[in-house]
This record gives sequence, C-alpha cells and structure tokens, in this order.
Amino acid sequence: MEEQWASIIKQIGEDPSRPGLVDTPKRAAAAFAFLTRGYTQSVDEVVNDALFPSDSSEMVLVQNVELYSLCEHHLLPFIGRCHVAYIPTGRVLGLSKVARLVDVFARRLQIQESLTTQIAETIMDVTGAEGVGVIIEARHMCMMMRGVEKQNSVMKTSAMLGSFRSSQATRDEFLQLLKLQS
Ligand SMILES: Nc1nc2c(ncn2[C@@H]2O[C@H](COP(=O)(O)OP(=O)(O)OP(=O)(O)O)[C@@H](O)[C@H]2O)c(=O)[nH]1
Ligand SMILES: [Zn+2]
Repeated sequence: MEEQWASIIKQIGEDPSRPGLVDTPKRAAAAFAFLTRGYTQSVDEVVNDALFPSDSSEMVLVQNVELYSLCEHHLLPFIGRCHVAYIPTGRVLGLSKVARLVDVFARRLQIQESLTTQIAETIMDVTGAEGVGVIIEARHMCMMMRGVEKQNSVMKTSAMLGSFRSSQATRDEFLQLLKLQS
C-alpha cells in the first residue's frame, strides 16, 4: 500500500520525496489499515463469549455510539452515531461488545444502509434476541467536502428486526427511550 500511496501523491502533482512527504506513504498506509481493520476481525473474537445470563426481558438501549466509516463510493469518511437496542431472551451482551460490534462493520468500506443492517443482524445472531433495532445518523464527507457540497444534511437509516419490526409498541418504546437520553 505504501508504494500505491507514493504513486497517488505523485499523480496529484506533488513530490513524494520532499521532506514533509517522505514518511507520508508509510503513515497513510498504516492509517488506511486502521480505518479498514474490520476486515481482520471476526464477530466471535470480538464478542469473546461476553454473554451473561439474565432474566430481564426489557429493552436494552446503547445510545450514541460514535461511528467512523468510509463510504465505498469515494473512500471518504462518513461520521456519526449509532443507537442499538434489543430485547433479550435469557442472556445479555457485554455492554462494550455492542460498541465493538458497531466498529467491526464500520471499519470497512460501506454504504450506510448496509452497515445498519449488518450491525442489526449480528446483534440478533449473537444474542438470540426477540428483536433488534439499529439507527444510524451520519454526515458524509463525500457530500460535504466535494460533489453537491451540502453541509447540513444528515442521513438517518434504520434496521428493525423481530419484534422491532412486528410490533408498533416496541418501535415506539425504542424511539421514546432515544428521546429521553438525547
Ligand atoms: N445510498 C447511499 N448513497 C451513498 C452513500 N455514500 C455515498 N453515497 C452516494 O453514492 C452516489 C454515487 O453516485 P455517482 O453518480 O456514481 O458518483 P458521483 O459522480 O461522485 O456523485 P456525486 O456525489 O453526486 O458527485 C452519490 O449519490 C453519493 O451521495 C451511502 O452510504 N448510501
Ligand atoms: Zn461517498
């Protein structure tokens, strides 16, 4: 990847051998590897068996999980927050693991809709929940720094599975909890 970054730097009309840029291909390669490290992670490793028995069958909401991803069309960041809710059936997931699972999928090349669905399906699989709801609100640099150059639009996407899809009351409870904490 370092060679490719050096070549890109050259192609934009810069001199990759000037002092300020000498180490840039190496840094950029390391940064890009970090931003896409989700490809090297597996769900099982990340969850690390942090599932705990619980007789709670009430909604669990983890709100405002920061999210940094890369849009698969322009390789530019989209940045925002993710809200994850589920209704457990006998076991709950370690709190930090919810945020870690968001990152497993955010740290890949994504469109926001697929990212939202992948997070919801994974939480459902891992917990065996009765239902899962995921909402992502994000700003896309490809719409802000270039292209249409709109600074204030926010994309909101949701994925509702199980009881979050079938029950209006469950969806309403989710939206109500979100309002309480924001
Ligand atoms: N649905 C969706 N679209 C996205 C996402 N990220 C970027 N895009 C859009 O992907 C589209 C790519 O459109 P193209 O016409 O192929 O590319 P482009 O000429 O660079 O488009 P502009 O951004 O309009 O300049 C654009 O409309 C982007 O806004 C995303 O997460 N979800
Ligand atoms: Zn884009």
